[in-house]
Amino acid sequence: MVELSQAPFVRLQKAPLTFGDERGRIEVLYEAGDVVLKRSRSVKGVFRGLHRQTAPSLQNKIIRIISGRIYDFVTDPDEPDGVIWYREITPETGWVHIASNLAHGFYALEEVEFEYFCDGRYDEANEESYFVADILRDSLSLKDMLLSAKDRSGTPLHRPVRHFEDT
Ligand SMILES: Cc1cn([C@H]2C[C@H](O)[C@@H](COP(=O)(O)OP(=O)(O)O[C@H]3O[C@@H](C)C(=O)[C@@H](O)[C@H]3O)O2)c(=O)[nH]c1=O
Repeated sequence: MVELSQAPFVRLQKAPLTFGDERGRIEVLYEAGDVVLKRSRSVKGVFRGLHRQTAPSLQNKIIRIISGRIYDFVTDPDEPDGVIWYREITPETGWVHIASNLAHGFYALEEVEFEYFCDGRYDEANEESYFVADILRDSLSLKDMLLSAKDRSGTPLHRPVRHFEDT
């Protein structure tokens, strides 16, 4: 029998770190230096965001939906005449890149499993949170928005909401 000094395959089904609240849960599946793979589950109506990390903890995100549907939102808070862009993302959309200068968030149109790879470690001390829920509720007729206490007390950001047409 061959002696193994380490397992040749390690399944990441059991997350080493899990955070749960009334919105659902977050699992940190893998973390090594500045590279993090996470998955979150949200019940229908949850809104997470808008979040952005600032220097020295900039964070590019590569996101996808495993199951369910979301409206995804981004905006550059530094643009004086900026807009909040949104688009629907489903499992068929595939992976989507969110640049580090953008504040990002999503609304769960139904129960969703959201997976994201972060190029840049989590740093709560350098995280900005922007409150846009009222604008989104009015612009897109969203109902039953469930936010964390942190997101409810984010910096209010007032700007137009525009649909992004994929080409
Ligand atoms: C995201 C994250 C959270 N946490 C902890 C902090 C807190 O106790 C708990 C919940 O954190 P949050 O409320 O910030 O989780 P959440 O609202 O899901 O935050 C996420 O929102 C979406 C829109 C993004 O773009 C992500 O980058 C991330 O900011 O999990 C970590 O330890 N590491 C992490 O990477």
